[in-house]
Amino acid sequence: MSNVRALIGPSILNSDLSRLYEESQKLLDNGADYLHLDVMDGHFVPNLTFGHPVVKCLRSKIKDAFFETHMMVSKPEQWIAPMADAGVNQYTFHIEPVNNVEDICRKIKEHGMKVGLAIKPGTPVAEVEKYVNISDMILIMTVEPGFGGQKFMEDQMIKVKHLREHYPLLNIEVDGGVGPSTINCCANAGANMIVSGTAVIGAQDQAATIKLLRETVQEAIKKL
Ligand SMILES: O=C(CO)[C@H](O)[C@H](O)COP(=O)(O)O
Ligand SMILES: [Fe+2]
Repeated sequence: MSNVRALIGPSILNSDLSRLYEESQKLLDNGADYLHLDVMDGHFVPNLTFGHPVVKCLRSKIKDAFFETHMMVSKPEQWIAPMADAGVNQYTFHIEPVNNVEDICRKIKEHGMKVGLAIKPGTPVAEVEKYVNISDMILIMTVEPGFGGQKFMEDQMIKVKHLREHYPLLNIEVDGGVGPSTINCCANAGANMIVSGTAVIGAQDQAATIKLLRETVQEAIKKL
């Protein structure tokens, strides 16, 4: 795993979204490696957040940070061009509603973005494993997508372990209920990209929490 890096990407989902720029900048100042932006369409998941116009406004104020959009949408192909135009670096979409995953991956790359592939807790890892070679990252959801602040699903670690065993250099992300009390589990299973929403946003000391998450993953990477 020599080339796999521990990266912490806070989710701003449960922050004060009327202060999206300030909250995002604060996370970056406190050591976030990237921002995980949760996009929901009210169809793939029973919730709504924001879309490319908001991401574009955020990008106009934050020039340098790496933006990942977590696309919890039924038609991921529809938002590739607008998200690229908004300045997104990585377009992570769920494979469940999609007929032709390869096609969407190709379009995302043509638009200059990295590709992330996400699966819900009920989706077998084999469903996404077949696309490992055409993606930049696999996201194993550790809650049902749709809402922040849910309980971490430890049973999803078997998928992370499987991927890490077979793909030592793969970027593996976990998302949902991840924080200081669950990071050991994720790190030991082999996750190296950590999304954390409520635990970071609500922390007394954001910088210390982000540091703890990163150091825990770094330690696990050394052992693996
Ligand atoms: O994709 C998501 C929900 O669908 C969020 O990224 C995730 O829930 C992060 O928030 P928290 O750490 O509070 O669970
Ligand atoms: Fe997310």
